[in-house]
Amino acid sequence: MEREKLARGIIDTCLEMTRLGLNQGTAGNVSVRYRDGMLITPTGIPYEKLTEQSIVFVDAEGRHEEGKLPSSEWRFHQVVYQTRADANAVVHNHAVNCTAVSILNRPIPAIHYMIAAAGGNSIPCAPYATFGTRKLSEYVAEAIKDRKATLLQHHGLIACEENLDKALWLAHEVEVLARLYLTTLAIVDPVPVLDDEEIAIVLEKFKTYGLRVEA
Ligand SMILES: C[C@H](O)[C@@H](O)[C@@H](O)C(=O)COP(=O)(O)O
Ligand SMILES: [Zn+2]
Repeated sequence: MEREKLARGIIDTCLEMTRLGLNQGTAGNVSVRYRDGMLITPTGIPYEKLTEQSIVFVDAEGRHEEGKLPSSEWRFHQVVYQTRADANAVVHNHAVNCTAVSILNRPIPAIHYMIAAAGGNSIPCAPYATFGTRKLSEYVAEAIKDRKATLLQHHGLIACEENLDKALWLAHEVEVLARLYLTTLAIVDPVPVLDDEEIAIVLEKFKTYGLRVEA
């Protein structure tokens, strides 16, 4: 797909992320894999102000085009593409329920079979490191290697998928799971979970189930 179309897709994803209540202010960022690097949102610019020309190309060495500043989190977007060959889009946000679970420093366990949408029986929680740092990207690399989503301790969520629509869909799904987890945690801790055998069955069924209808 050509650059302008991908850039439009990034902006639409950002705006939809806000419309869904998954983000606020200039928090969050979105990227797509492009050539040997990625196209990514600029740092610190409100989504409503973005144009296709605002989206920044960052190459495989982390060099960005002149005159534009990429998201402060370009490093963790880069490690997601390096770690997961199946990822072509990455969404990061500070969704309230995901962030609340991340403050508890817990993974989301298998409280609902939809946990398998992220590729396994839990959504991990990557340890805290300052935003934008290499350390944070190292923690993300470890957390994301066998999952399509991870919480970031005291920070938020990252979700990746084969395209932007699916990455946003997954980010929303994880926020629903986080909300379910917090709701049940208020009543009982530990919350009962599905066993690994059941999650393996669901993972198998998801291979052929239309998680979302393609347009
Ligand atoms: C301080 C930043 O908001 C940080 O939380 C970062 O992770 C973020 O979400 C947005 O940063 P950018 O505007 O640099 O993408
Ligand atoms: Zn953030």
